[in-house]
Amino acid sequence: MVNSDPHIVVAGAGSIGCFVGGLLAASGRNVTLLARPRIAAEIRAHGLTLTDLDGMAVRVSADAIGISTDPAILAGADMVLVTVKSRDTDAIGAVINTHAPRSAQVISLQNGVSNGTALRSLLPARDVRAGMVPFNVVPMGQGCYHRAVEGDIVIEAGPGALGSVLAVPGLACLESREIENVQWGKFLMNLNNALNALSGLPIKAQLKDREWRKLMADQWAEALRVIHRNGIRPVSSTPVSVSVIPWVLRLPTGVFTRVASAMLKIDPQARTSMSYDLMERRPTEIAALQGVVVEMGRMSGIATPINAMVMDVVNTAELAGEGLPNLTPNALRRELAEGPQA
Ligand SMILES: NC(=O)C1=CN([C@@H]2O[C@H](COP(=O)(O)OP(=O)(O)OC[C@H]3O[C@@H](n4cnc5c(N)ncnc54)[C@H](OP(=O)(O)O)[C@@H]3O)[C@@H](O)[C@H]2O)C=CC1
Ligand SMILES: CC(C)(CO)C(=O)C(=O)O
Repeated sequence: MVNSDPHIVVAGAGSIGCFVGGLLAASGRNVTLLARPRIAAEIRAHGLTLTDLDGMAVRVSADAIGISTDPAILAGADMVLVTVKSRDTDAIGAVINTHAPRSAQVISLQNGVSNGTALRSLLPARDVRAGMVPFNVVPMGQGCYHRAVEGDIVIEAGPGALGSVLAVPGLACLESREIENVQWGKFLMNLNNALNALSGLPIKAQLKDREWRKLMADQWAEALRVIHRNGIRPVSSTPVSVSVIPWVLRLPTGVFTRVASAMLKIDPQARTSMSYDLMERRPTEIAALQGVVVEMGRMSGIATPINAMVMDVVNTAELAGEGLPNLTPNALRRELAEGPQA
């Protein structure tokens, strides 16, 4: 049975949670953002402004959306959208388990391939769905969130037509019976989060540099070998198959730019979520991305020197706590040649 007016609680409202929750509220859904005090204060002061690269501009006043810093708000949830970073999945899972009714459906809108499984084991006997958010959201300040990469949300198919609850003007949501392969396709894209953060550049500027693209291609091909060896068949989140992407990335810049613009629209200001983590001196999701490739490679007896090097450099940048390190692709190639993993 579809509840026609479910109370949707966004657990961990940051960039993705405020954008998705805001668009749902703008279309009349009953939404509460469970947020940290700094984000709750910002939205209470400014409301939400949601924009995108196609000129969308949606205003949500502070009284048109619930805002709370108290996890007890989950007691009234019919549906919970999990939008915390992967490092906080266990903690938010425990909070949901304590406060949300057993009947509440839980949907993970996170990157990585294991958050759905982690939530399922923390929340046994509940309807937990994995999801995939293809687009990037830039936090602009004063309650403004800008979607800077195109694409439709995909969630795991199941009873209750949950996709139709989340599909509102400005937000498409599809359901898939092969969500794991969809997530693996996005996972491969997300391996660039680290390179982008290490470069200190917006994604578009980083991808204009053929040396960054070659490094991304090598990293992608290395990861794909490990993923295929484990019998996984990732579904591409672009019109180009995951096996062809390294070839596309290695094209000369002029040709690449023409092919890429037909594949995916990206706003010049978009930066990956890992860039914001380093900028704001927060731990990154590297363990859920390159860390997974390195571990799977180790288990399968396949060397993963590029993913291991990138993980080491990100861990070092995290520890240094000095923001974006502004490295060059050559500096990373030198690390690869000199590092312990060579
Ligand atoms: N940003 C993007 O463009 C994209 C992000 N994603 C994925 O979506 C997920 C969310 O990313 P994003 O929105 O960028 O992350 P953000 O860091 O912007 O938002 C997560 C928010 O949750 C808060 N939080 C953590 N634990 C709790 C808690 N127990 N109670 C209340 N709030 C909590 C965090 O606060 P604090 O920082 O203080 O802990 C933070 O404000 C990640 O898996 C990311 O990889 C996917 C596609 C694009
Ligand atoms: C940029 C994007 C959409 C793809 O890497 C992303 O998922 C992120 O910023 O985490």
